[in-house]
This record gives sequence, structure tokens and C-alpha cells, in this order.
Amino acid sequence: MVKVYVHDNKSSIDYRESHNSGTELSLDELAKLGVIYKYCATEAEVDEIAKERQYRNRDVVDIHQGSFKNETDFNEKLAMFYKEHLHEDEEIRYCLEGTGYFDVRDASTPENWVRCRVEPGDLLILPPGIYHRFTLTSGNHIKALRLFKDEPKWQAINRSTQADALPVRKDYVSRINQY
Ligand SMILES: CSCCC(=O)/C(O)=C/O
Ligand SMILES: [Fe+2]
Repeated sequence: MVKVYVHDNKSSIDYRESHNSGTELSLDELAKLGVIYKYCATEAEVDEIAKERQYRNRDVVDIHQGSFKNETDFNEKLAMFYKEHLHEDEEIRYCLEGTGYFDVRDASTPENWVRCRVEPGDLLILPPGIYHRFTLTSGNHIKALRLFKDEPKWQAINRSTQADALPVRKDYVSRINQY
């Protein structure tokens, strides 16, 4: 079951550590950021969500040191996932094995990150336009299903003034401010 809390923002400590500030958030509070959480005991439940939301494609990523040629490539991939970014589409991820952290920006206190620790069975839906990042936990392994509406696509737009000005970002901010 996912655990959601405010990140302690201590950048001197490895980002795969828990960084739990001690302030926990409920799933309702997470939903106010536009992030939907579901527990799916089986992949059949994921199939239902995919069907409802018209997702026709998927792939599996297995992220651990052994999936990369060397440690440098592994670290580069982690650094890429950890760069604050947004997507123009929803991001749906389902944890099959291992654990990971999805950090999303808190709309009301934008300097804060809300950390979601996922484990097997956890499915997260991040809305288009939300700034976020991903990392492994200190367990250094996650196997996850990534759902795509059509062809597999992973286009990250790193945080910048240009990204702030995108319609998808403006739509997200105005939707969140209505809560
Ligand atoms: C556990 S899925 C790998 C990370 C990813 O796909 C993503 O989009 C991060 O933002
Ligand atoms: Fe992403």
C-alpha cells in the first residue's frame, strides 16, 4: 500500500533514502493535487482501468543495476528520472516488483515535494502538467508496468519557464486551484 508524505528536502542525503519529514498525507489530500491512487491486487484490475481510460499499449520496465551495461549508465538513468519534469499526457504506472518513489510538487507550497512510496500492487495516475520525478528506493529495484494510450511514448519536459508557459501546465494549475 502506498505511503504518502512530505519530502524533507535534504539534498545532501542520497535521494534513494526515505526523506520522510514526518508529515503524512491522506489519499484525499493526494487527490487534491490531481494524483489518483488505486490498489490493484491483480493485473486484471489494471486491465479494467486501462480499458475504462482507453489505454491500448503498455510496456514493462525493470530497473536495477543489472539491467544496465555499467554503473555509469545506471546512475545516468536514475539522474534522468530524478530531473523535475512534466508530460503532456497522464502518467500511469503500476508496481509489479520492488519499490520506488514518485515525487510530485505540492501545488499549495511549491517548494515542497510530496513523496509517494510505491510497492507491488500500487497504481498511480499522475495528471498531465504536474511537475514530478522518480527514483528507486535504497532497495535499488523496481519492475513496473507503464501504460500508454497509443504507441509507447516517454517525452519528459524538464522544468523551465517555457514548460511553465505550456497550455498543459496552465490547465493543470488552474484545475488544482479550483479545489
Ligand atoms: C517506475 S516507471 C519509471 C519512471 C517513469 O517511467 C517516469 O515516467 C517517471 O516520471
Ligand atoms: Fe514522468
